[in-house]
Amino acid sequence: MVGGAVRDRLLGLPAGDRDWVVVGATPEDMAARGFVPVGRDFPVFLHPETHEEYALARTERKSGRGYRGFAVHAAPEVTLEEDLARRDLTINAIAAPAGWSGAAGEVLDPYGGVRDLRAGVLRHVTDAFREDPVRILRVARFAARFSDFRVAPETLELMRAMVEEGEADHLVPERVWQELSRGLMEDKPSRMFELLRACGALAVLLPEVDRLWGVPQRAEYHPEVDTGVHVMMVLDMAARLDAPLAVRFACLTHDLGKGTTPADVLPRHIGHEQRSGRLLKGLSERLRVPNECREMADVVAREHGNIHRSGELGAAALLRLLERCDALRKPQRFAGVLLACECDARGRLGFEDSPYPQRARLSEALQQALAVPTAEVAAEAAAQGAQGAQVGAWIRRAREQALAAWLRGADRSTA
Ligand SMILES: Nc1ccn([C@@H]2O[C@H](COP(=O)(O)OP(=O)(O)OP(=O)(O)O)[C@@H](O)[C@H]2O)c(=O)n1
Ligand SMILES: [Mg+2]
Repeated sequence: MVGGAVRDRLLGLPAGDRDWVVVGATPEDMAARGFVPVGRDFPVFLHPETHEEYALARTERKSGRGYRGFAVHAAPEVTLEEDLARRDLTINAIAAPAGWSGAAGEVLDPYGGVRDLRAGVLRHVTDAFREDPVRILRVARFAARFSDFRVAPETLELMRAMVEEGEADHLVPERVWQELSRGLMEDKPSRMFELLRACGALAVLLPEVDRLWGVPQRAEYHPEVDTGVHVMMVLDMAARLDAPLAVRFACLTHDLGKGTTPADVLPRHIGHEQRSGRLLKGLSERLRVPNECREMADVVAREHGNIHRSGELGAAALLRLLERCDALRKPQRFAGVLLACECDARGRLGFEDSPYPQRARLSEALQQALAVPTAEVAAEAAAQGAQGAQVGAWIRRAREQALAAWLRGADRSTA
């Protein structure tokens, strides 16, 4: 058994997928035992019953640039040590026998993985690390997951050298998104971006995000001042509040427009919401971001300022805000939008534990608007001779009246 299953068990974490390495066998041996081949590029098989992954021990040599340039050598002669040598991190290059008791003494660990696990170090195994540029993203993602681990200086140096040599330029969008989205879901997503920034990969993969560091915001609203720092605080707040992926992606991208604010208007960011929307579109197309994430992020980018200030709005403006967010048709998504806005407000230095009443209030406003009996209003409108779009106008008016009545009630209860 190799990889994450061994690592996580040694850490005392719950078991995930188990991966196996097979030494001394050919693909024909595997097929004869009923294993089903699944690897397109590598000799990997699924166990006929458990469906766990069994890979023939292999070495990989790089034959070209980017993700696809591998020359794979799998043969019965390849040893377990050789297979472990081509893996990414020492903590992922520990092998345990089938039927392992979990004791650290029983593992095969030629590269000091147990020592690094105990010391909390993410360290590459050998120079073979270079052969797969996705590993740059993996290290960053593991840093977000094991947030008390540090990256060995020689590993960061290697990552830097790889980026310098252009290795991050050829990553396929699907792999980038896969790793980014997984890293966003870890406990401390900011660490992933910190590392990608430190090795130069962020400027290549997400220049719109990289640009946010060094951009000031007004200190009275943003005591942390730096926009990059703020966005990282927002992301970590999203993790703290257990937000789903689409919300975390919206947190990452909500302020992209601040990166292109003209220098002469800084530290103010007039109109950044519209610029965020445009930059988000480009980024999402480039990385083929799933629609659910894009749509959530688009609403948050455009409306977060209006949502923060929604306490000042009257009934008509409140209804327009709900409509612009498409909240009446997508209440579930609107709940996510509000959560992202809370993360934005609390992702500021000194505001981490401040209340964000806008969230509960707008969610209540939406309930009020949704409670309007549209069928009854439409029937009443028709009875009065309204047709087509006029019926819609009746419904809007009824919703606005419902919001106005609710606002009056809310005023009385706070007075
Ligand atoms: N680009 C990669 C991907 C995987 N591996 C190796 O393959 C193992 C299994 O990969 P994967 O399941 O993707 O990662 P895990 O380490 O198991 O982590 P997770 O908990 O995220 O599954 C890793 O531990 C590592 O040894 C690698 O060296 N380089
Ligand atoms: Mg795994």
